[in-house]
Amino acid sequence: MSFVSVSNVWQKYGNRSILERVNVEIDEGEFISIVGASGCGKSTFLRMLLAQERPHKGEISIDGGVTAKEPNRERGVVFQKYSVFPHLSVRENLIAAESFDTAFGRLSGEKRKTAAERADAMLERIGLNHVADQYPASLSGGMQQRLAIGQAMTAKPRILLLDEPFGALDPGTRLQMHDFLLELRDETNMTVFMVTHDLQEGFKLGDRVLVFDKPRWDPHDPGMYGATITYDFDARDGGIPFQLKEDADVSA
Ligand SMILES: Nc1ncnc2c1ncn2[C@@H]1O[C@H](COP(=O)(O)OP(=O)(O)OP(=O)(O)O)[C@@H](O)[C@H]1O
Repeated sequence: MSFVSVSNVWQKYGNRSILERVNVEIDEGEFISIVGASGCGKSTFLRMLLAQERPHKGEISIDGGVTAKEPNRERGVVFQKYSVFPHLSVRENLIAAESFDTAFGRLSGEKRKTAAERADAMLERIGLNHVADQYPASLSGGMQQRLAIGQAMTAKPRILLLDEPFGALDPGTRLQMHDFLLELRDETNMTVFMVTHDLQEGFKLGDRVLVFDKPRWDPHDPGMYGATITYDFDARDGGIPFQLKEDADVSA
């Protein structure tokens, strides 16, 4: 049985259809890249996976369970907007990510010490150890984004949801974060859903690339029909989509 099962999911806001007939089965540990035109419902799909909102129709089941009614710590997310706590230092932001599931959100004694050590190891990996005691407002946009990624990864969710996580990063840092994400995923067997506008990135990191698009379009009423998954590419073979592999076979 698949780990994440999305069956005939529809979503609409008011009378505007956003998504329709979305069906997909995902195995545990798969890395799913999601691409599609702006506004076609990719973030909406992530929010439904996170159980931040319920589908208008259809079911999303995770590990055989029924659709969750609210977010739980099995899932994590890097929001498009920075999701760090402004009143906590960089190090405290990472420690906080470990304490989400404790009563009152606090860690004490030995647990806090271990969490602080892990936070320092994470700071090293995301290249923010030199600003550990600063507050997020004093960091550049890219640094804040790295902190948000580190925070989501610290929580080590079974499912990691990333919404354009590397958008604000310079090319060098982006490549570093790619390596880091792949290492972390190998260590934890996390299932990852990542929305990106960069196709190359989608194919490089993903095992599969899902394309969201509207198969039906009413020019008089753009909100009439929703988007669905129109392509499901296997990206494991060096990131070559099926069509190109077929072309190569024909010309060989
Ligand atoms: N809570 C909401 N209420 C009403 N409309 C919404 C709501 N959330 C999203 N929308 C609309 O639904 C559509 C899909 O939004 P969504 O953010 O999922 O698209 P997206 O594919 O992630 O876009 P982008 O690539 O630009 O981030 C948009 O037209 C958006 O304005």
